[in-house]
Amino acid sequence: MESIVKIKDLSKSYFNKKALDNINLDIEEGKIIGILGPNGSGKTTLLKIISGILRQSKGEIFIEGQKPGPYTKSVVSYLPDRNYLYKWMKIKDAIEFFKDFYKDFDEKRADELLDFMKLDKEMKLTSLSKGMVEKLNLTLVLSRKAKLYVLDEPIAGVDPVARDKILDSIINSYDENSSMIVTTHLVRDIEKIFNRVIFLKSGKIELSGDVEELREKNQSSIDELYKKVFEE
Ligand SMILES: Nc1ncnc2c1ncn2[C@@H]1O[C@H](COP(=O)(O)OP(=O)(O)OP(=O)(O)O)[C@@H](O)[C@H]1O
Repeated sequence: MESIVKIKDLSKSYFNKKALDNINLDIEEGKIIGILGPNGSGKTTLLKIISGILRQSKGEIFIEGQKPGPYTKSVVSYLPDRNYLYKWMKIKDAIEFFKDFYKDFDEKRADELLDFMKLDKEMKLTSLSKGMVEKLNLTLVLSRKAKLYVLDEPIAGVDPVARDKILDSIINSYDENSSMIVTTHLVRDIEKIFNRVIFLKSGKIELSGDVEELREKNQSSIDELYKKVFEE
């Protein structure tokens, strides 16, 4: 199977702080990968490098065989962990903004997702709750026909019932030729969608593997395994 992401001996330092330490990683087509780790373990830094927003200090990264740049940005759909839309916008303006910006934006898919998320196009962004903002951001990011979706803490602010529905929509809205990388602290809620997980500890890969194999080998859920690995 073809690799969408290839990372070789990659490190990232902020001044004298090492945020990522010699990461090696291959992500194949058609997979959903969970990047799991405590606060400050380097998850967001890794996602930003994959999305072409930050540059590594050492090592190499290839997305579909290319170094991060305009091409890779055009095939990677990134959901940052901070809001990046303008306050004056209504939901329909945010949709237009994305449509203008990304050639691969699928308006029909956006309409379906908005409906599913129970969001009205006339709503002002300033009137949305935190969970509703997350749902909108997810709608925007998943409405692109991207090769790689990169989601940083996608549903932390969404209530548990809606969470399950949104996870289903995430699974349904990506196809076999694309892959998805998701960071989360909500391991128990989200582990069902992962094919593979990577545990990051102080910028290093502590453990990585196929979810089914890890569950079988350790006779535990990924959530239980996570707690074991990160117990002080
Ligand atoms: N702009 C920055 N300048 C300096 N240090 C930074 C910067 N961004 C992150 N760091 C440091 O790099 C390390 C990794 O941070 P990162 O945000 O990647 O972690 P994370 O796993 O995403 O954390 P969280 O789960 O809390 O979001 C942390 O020690 C953090 O303090």
